[in-house]
Amino acid sequence: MSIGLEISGLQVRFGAFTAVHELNLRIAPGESFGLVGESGSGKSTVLRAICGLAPLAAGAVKLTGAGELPEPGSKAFRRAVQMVFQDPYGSLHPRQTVDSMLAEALAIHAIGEAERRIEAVLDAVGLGHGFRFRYPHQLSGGQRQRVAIARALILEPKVLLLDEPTSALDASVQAEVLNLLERLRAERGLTFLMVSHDLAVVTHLCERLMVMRLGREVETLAAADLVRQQVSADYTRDLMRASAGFVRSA
Ligand SMILES: Nc1ncnc2c1ncn2[C@@H]1O[C@H](COP(=O)(O)OP(=O)(O)OP(=O)(O)O)[C@@H](O)[C@H]1O
Repeated sequence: MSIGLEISGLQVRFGAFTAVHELNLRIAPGESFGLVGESGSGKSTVLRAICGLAPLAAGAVKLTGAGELPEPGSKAFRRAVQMVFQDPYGSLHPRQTVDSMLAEALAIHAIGEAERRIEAVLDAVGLGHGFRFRYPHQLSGGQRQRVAIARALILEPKVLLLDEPTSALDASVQAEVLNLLERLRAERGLTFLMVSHDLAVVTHLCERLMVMRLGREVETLAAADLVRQQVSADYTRDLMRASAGFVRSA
């Protein structure tokens, strides 16, 4: 069963600087939601705050849906909510094989049947078993991102936090990884919260999105409305103009 995510009054401070101001966000179970905005607007900080990597100065994060739901800060929450980073070269350990990275993720969460799960997850992300004993430098950028997705997926999460998951990739590889993510979401009933500076990527993968600026919400709208250029805020129009190829003239 899918699980949703709710953020209320989220505030994140780094010393005297407030990176995120009282942000509210509700993502339905199984929904794919995007966060867009210029560099420094606080998008990555929101993802990091959700999974406990950035401190909450105020506000709350909770999972929503039927049944018993893991509490933020618990081991079950850290398993249910997985993050995939932009730069798979930076996020994969250079001296660890794909096999040992995946086995380590299972060991941390005391999940058994490593052999079966590792083979199954490599199949799921479209990498054959031949990739199992390779090191990151023996993989292409797209293959590395598939490994990063596999490492998140092997824990059978409910929510994926995707931080610019395809921006380090060539356009054709980017499309393959986006299609993979879309298929995995449909097959597994995953909920996505994706950060991207690329409006074409966000509108391809997400149903709704929030435009952020200087740590605040500018507006939240359906991806289809952004494509139809039905937006309310001037800032969103500026962002559309700045996103190469998204609108030719506005
Ligand atoms: N650990 C930190 N310590 C101090 N300031 C930070 C820290 N992390 C982020 N910031 C600041 O918080 C603000 C928001 O950063 P964040 O990375 O969330 O923006 P972003 O919208 O994801 O940008 P980009 O698209 O460039 O990744 C920036 O001004 C950044 O310098």
